[in-house]
Amino acid sequence: MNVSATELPGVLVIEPKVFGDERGFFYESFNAREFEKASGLHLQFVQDNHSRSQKGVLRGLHYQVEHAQGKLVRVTAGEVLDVAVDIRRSSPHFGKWASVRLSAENNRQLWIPPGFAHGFVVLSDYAEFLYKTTDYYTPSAERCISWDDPDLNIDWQLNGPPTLSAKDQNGKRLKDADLFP
Ligand SMILES: Cc1cn([C@H]2C[C@H](O)[C@@H](COP(=O)(O)OP(=O)(O)O[C@H]3O[C@@H](C)C(=O)[C@@H](O)[C@H]3O)O2)c(=O)[nH]c1=O
Repeated sequence: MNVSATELPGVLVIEPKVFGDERGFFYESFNAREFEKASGLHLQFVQDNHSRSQKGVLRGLHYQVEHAQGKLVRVTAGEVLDVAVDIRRSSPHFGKWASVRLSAENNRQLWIPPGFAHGFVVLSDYAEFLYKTTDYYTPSAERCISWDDPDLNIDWQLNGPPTLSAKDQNGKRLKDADLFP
């Protein structure tokens, strides 16, 4: 497993060791001991999620004001552009974002710590998106920042308008958002 930094401190790219042979491949998609050794993080995940989306679907930017979730995300079919935004008011990187392409081909994972908003857009015909979270889904604490907030100015690498849920069409700008206590 290889762990590398992104331009956003705390957000990490994880590349598992993939064993390919004539049958296909095998890799450990998560190993707590190896993850801790490589990242220095001792994490306890409580939920595994899986979503499937068509090309051009954008989900985000999501976070929870209570029970903030750290997320270890990956793609097992297709390709997405995954985006993390630092929304901790006290952070020197407040409002800064990092993006990484995750695909079934590159097997990359992204670690997004609690305190960040998260979203992704599907670049392939469809994508299967899997992630582990460090806290439980808490609908009352769920918030959404607008994917196209001009203060963030995220380059989603899109050619046309994305497909959004009703919730994601009503995201707030970061400057108006309800952030962590
Ligand atoms: C996220 C989530 C949703 N749900 C339900 C609620 C709803 O009826 C349905 C779809 O929910 P959503 O529209 O919120 O799903 P989605 O837009 O995929 O939400 C996810 O987006 C990405 C970017 C994240 O970072 C995740 O943390 C999560 O917020 O699934 C759960 O039961 N548990 C969960 O953990």
